[in-house]
This record gives sequence, C-alpha cells and structure tokens, in this order.
Amino acid sequence: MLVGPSGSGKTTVGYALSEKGIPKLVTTTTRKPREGERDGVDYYFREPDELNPDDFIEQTVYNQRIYGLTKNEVKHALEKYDKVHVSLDKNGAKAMKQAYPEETLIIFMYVPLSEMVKRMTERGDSEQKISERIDFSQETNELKPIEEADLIIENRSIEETVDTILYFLKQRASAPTE
Ligand SMILES: Nc1nc2c(ncn2[C@@H]2O[C@H](COP(=O)(O)OP(=O)(O)O)[C@@H](O)[C@H]2O)c(=O)[nH]1
Ligand SMILES: Nc1ncnc2c1ncn2[C@@H]1O[C@H](COP(=O)(O)OP(=O)(O)O)[C@@H](O)[C@H]1O
Repeated sequence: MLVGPSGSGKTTVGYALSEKGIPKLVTTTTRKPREGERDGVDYYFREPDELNPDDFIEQTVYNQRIYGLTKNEVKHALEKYDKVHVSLDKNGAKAMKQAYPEETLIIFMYVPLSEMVKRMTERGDSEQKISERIDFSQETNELKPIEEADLIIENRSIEETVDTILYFLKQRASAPTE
C-alpha cells in the first residue's frame, strides 16, 4: 500500500511498479476525473448514490469525497497476481493492515513541502488547488509518516524509489516468518 500526501509521487511510483509486474488495484471514488484520467484505469469514477457499502473492503472520506477498495477488485487481482499495489489514504492503510496484517505492507512516501508544490504545479494543478491540498495535508497530519509504516521513503528520484521498494519486497519475501 502506497501512502503519502498529494504530490508525493504515489501515482508515478505505482505506474513504475505496474511495469515491474506489480499491478495496481483500481479503487473507486466520487471525485471527478482530472484531465487525462480514465474510468477503470485510474479510478472507477462513480456518483455517491451508485455505491453500495457492502461491496467494499474499506471506504474513507478524503477531502469531502468518498474513496474505497471493492472486494471484487481484490478478489480478481489476487486470482491472477501474487503481488499488487494500491494507493490508499492513511485511514485505509491502517484498516487494511489491521484486517490483513500478514498480507499487507505500508510504504509511506514523502517529499519536502517545496518540492511537493513544485511537482503539483508541474502536474498542472491550479495554485488554489495546491494551496487547499497543502492546508488539508497539514490539518490532517498527512505529511508525517504513520506509525504502522513498514517502509518510509523520501521520493527523490523515481528510479531510486522503485529500486528501494523492490529490494524491500524481496527482503521481506525471503525473510523467515516468525
Ligand atoms: N482509503 C482509501 N484511500 C484511497 C482510495 N483510493 C485512493 N485513495 C487515497 O485518496 C487520496 C486522494 O487521492 P487523489 O484524489 O487521487 O489525489 P492525489 O493524492 O493527489 O493523487 C490519496 O491519499 C489516495 O491514496 C481507496 O480506495 N481507499
Ligand atoms: N521522484 C520524482 N521526481 C520528480 N518528479 C516526480 C517524482 N515523482 C513524481 N513526480 C511528479 O510529481 C507530480 C506528482 O506526482 P504524483 O505521482 O501525481 O503524486 P501523488 O499520486 O502522490 O499525488 C507528478 O507531476 C509527477 O510526474
């Protein structure tokens, strides 16, 4: 599970992990698609009244929008793949860790605040959106790693971050179980 504030690089790193054979679980949200985002690829974009809570393993409200991971998405992915990744907020990650302590790992990603602003600007977010996102991250303590994190990484270069994650997963896979 990739966790970190907006602009920390979860989507970009997730894309690189997919290319390395660790595909992404597509989650569902009621937020509107950003430019270039596609339904069923980036998210399942839905209206609030289309969601049935029974379909979800976990759901969260983030920035006034609902986000959640469906049981079906996990079931189908795990029929095909040994390892998958998903980007969740800290509530979702904690809930999953509690429910599946043996199967899940939390990777917390961060970048210095100034770099986050720069990257969100480059991503095309408006100044107002960025400022709202930063305020939100500060209010919700999203910039600090969560206690439950198994790995904490500063996302300097994509290559370095992905290599660190892959190395970490390999170590974990070969470590004797307690
Ligand atoms: N708990 C939970 N969080 C999610 C889910 N899908 C996405 N998120 C998180 O929701 C937050 C907002 O995501 P998004 O609107 O794409 O903005 P971003 O952080 O700028 O990429 C991020 O922290 C995501 O990791 C989900 O299904 N469940
Ligand atoms: N290591 C990095 N170095 C430089 N730019 C990066 C890096 N990681 C991500 N970015 C850029 O920063 C912006 C935010 O990254 P993104 O993956 O969308 O973050 P998140 O999904 O956490 O909100 C994007 O424009 C992305 O291309």
